[in-house]
Amino acid sequence: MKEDNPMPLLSLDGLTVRFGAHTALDAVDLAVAEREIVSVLGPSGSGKSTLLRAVAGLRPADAGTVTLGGQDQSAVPTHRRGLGLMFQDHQLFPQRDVGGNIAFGLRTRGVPRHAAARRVAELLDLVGLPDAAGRSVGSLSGGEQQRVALARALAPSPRLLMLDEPLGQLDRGLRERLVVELRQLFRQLGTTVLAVTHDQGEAFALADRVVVMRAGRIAQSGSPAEVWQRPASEFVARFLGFRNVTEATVRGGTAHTPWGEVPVPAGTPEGVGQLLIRPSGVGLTGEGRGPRCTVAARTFRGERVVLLLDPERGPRLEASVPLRLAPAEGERVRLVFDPREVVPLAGAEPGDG
Ligand SMILES: Nc1ncnc2c1ncn2[C@@H]1O[C@H](COP(=O)(O)OP(=O)(O)OP(=O)(O)O)[C@@H](O)[C@H]1O
Repeated sequence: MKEDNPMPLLSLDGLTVRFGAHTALDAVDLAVAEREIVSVLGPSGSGKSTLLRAVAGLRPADAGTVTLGGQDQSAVPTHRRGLGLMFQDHQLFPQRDVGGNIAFGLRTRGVPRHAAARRVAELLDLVGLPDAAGRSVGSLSGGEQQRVALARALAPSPRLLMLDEPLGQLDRGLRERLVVELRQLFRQLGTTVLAVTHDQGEAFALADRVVVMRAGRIAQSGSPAEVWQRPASEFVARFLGFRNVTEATVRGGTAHTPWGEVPVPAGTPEGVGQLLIRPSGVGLTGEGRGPRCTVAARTFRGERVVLLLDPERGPRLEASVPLRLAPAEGERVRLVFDPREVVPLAGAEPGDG
């Protein structure tokens, strides 16, 4: 899929990287606009890190191009691409203090000592660690180290900031807080960001646009809400953790599924196809004529409860209901499906099977 963007800061055209016979990136097209925050998600081995490395010039492309600010980067070495890199294997220098770490990229670019010191103080303020310049790296907590690494990557005002698992080492509570701060910070600075993360929640919370990769290709690209509400394919739906995916035959506004008849939204293509029933579209009632099922398990998720249901026929279903409406484990209920939460999925993609 080619994306139309009049003035992308970064554009990848047919970018291909091979390791021997294995194609890690397979003709990827992607455009990232100025000030856009893009998160790349995908299963292990789908090519996320290879994508970042190719953009950074740490891995040469076997075919295709990386264009930054309108210029082909094929002959441009990493340190001349104007990138900020925050990669897991680019750890802080333990022998330098915090200020020395942040100033490193500035000093190597010939920024005078006093100007570098001013910039270090500014960045430490920005990442919420004022007065930390003289501290040793070893005395910092994991979260503080991540902030310093971020300050170091931002110090030379890169035109594109690339993050590989930026919050990878941290515990969940801290990640959830930091990701909100990061987004605010990038917005405030107008930074263009390309980030790779394993953590779905993090990717969706951080990004303006989520790119889901599969086997070296882009399986879907869209706003977090679009991708979450309308996964493009069975692969994306399952990758996002949705369970209620099935083959169904649609006729006259109704899908015939292993769970019985399910109403579908207007415009759903007729015939055999894949359907996703989002968990919030599986409603429960005590009466009616809907399919019967038993509550097999329930998990609290704040204001909602996620239920696993064993229907009398068809595979196990997942439902998400408000806490006050959640039946107990073992209770028998009837199902009502909400067509607004039923999503037709695209058919098999290249590489399936
Ligand atoms: N240096 C290398 N030599 C050989 N194969 C490699 C090399 N680097 C990556 N690969 C292969 O290329 C594919 C893509 O790897 P990549 O690291 O980009 O995936 P990823 O999506 O970042 O995975 P993860 O989430 O596990 O980090 C994988 O099959 C991997 O084994």
